[in-house]
Amino acid sequence: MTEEVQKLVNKGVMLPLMEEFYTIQGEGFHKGTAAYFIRVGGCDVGCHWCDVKESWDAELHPPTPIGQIVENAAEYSKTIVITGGEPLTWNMDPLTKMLKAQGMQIHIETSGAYKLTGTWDWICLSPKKMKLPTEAVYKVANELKVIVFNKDDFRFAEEQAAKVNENCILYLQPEWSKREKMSPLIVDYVMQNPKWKVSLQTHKYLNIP
Ligand SMILES: C[S@@+](CC[C@H](N)C(=O)[O-])C[C@H]1O[C@@H](n2cnc3c(N)ncnc32)[C@H](O)[C@@H]1O
Ligand SMILES: Nc1nc2[nH]cc(C(=O)O)c2c(=O)[nH]1
Ligand code: SF4
Ligand SMILES: [Mg+2]
Repeated sequence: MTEEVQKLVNKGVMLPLMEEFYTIQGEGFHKGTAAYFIRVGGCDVGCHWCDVKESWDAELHPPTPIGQIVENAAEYSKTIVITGGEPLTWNMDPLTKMLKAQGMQIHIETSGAYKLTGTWDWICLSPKKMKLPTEAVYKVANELKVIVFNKDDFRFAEEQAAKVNENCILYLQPEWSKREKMSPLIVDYVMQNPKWKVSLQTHKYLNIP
């Protein structure tokens, strides 16, 4: 990457783009809704069960002008999901400003581990034990989606729920490889603690991206 490109990436005017695809939001509050996904490369949170490890190394994904990203998105949908990698690795102000100017509804999937930038219509916060969210993101998250890999994640979920704002919707989502073991425990937990709801990765059951 040239120094010039690196500068533009640092400003969020170019972003390492891994993939873009039009699909159905599979998870959380907006599951079932058609949306255009923009997957930005780069993440150093390091979840051992991450289902997109190919996203981690930003250098593997071409720095792409945000104008080009927005132009592609506009052809498909008014609902845009920015995911990654960890999108908050980068300054999301320029991209979200440009999407908003096109009248888009913009959602983010984030661990919240880095500074909250960008203007969002919906924030899905999926906190990770290794790198906890910033205080700022707890205040504005619209949904909290805790991944349940083992029993300790119920404790972690309650700890995180105590930190979010009172309007935040609470979800427990089984880690995909542990779904057979953890889903029944999640079902029992939600019946015992009905402030929580179940979230499944429904796109994986539907065999869509
Ligand atoms: C790949 S991450 C990218 C966005 C951001 N880095 C984050 O973790 O929120 C998108 C969503 O998938 C969830 N996820 C990742 N791997 C998963 C797995 N193996 N099983 C269930 N959910 C998973 C994450 O917790 C997050 O909610
Ligand atoms: N269909 C679909 N829904 C999703 N919701 C969150 C996803 C993500 O990887 O951020 C995702 C994804 O990868 N595909
Ligand atoms: S924070 Fe998100 S992208 Fe990063 S390793 Fe964890 S699940 Fe994967
Ligand atoms: Mg995914």
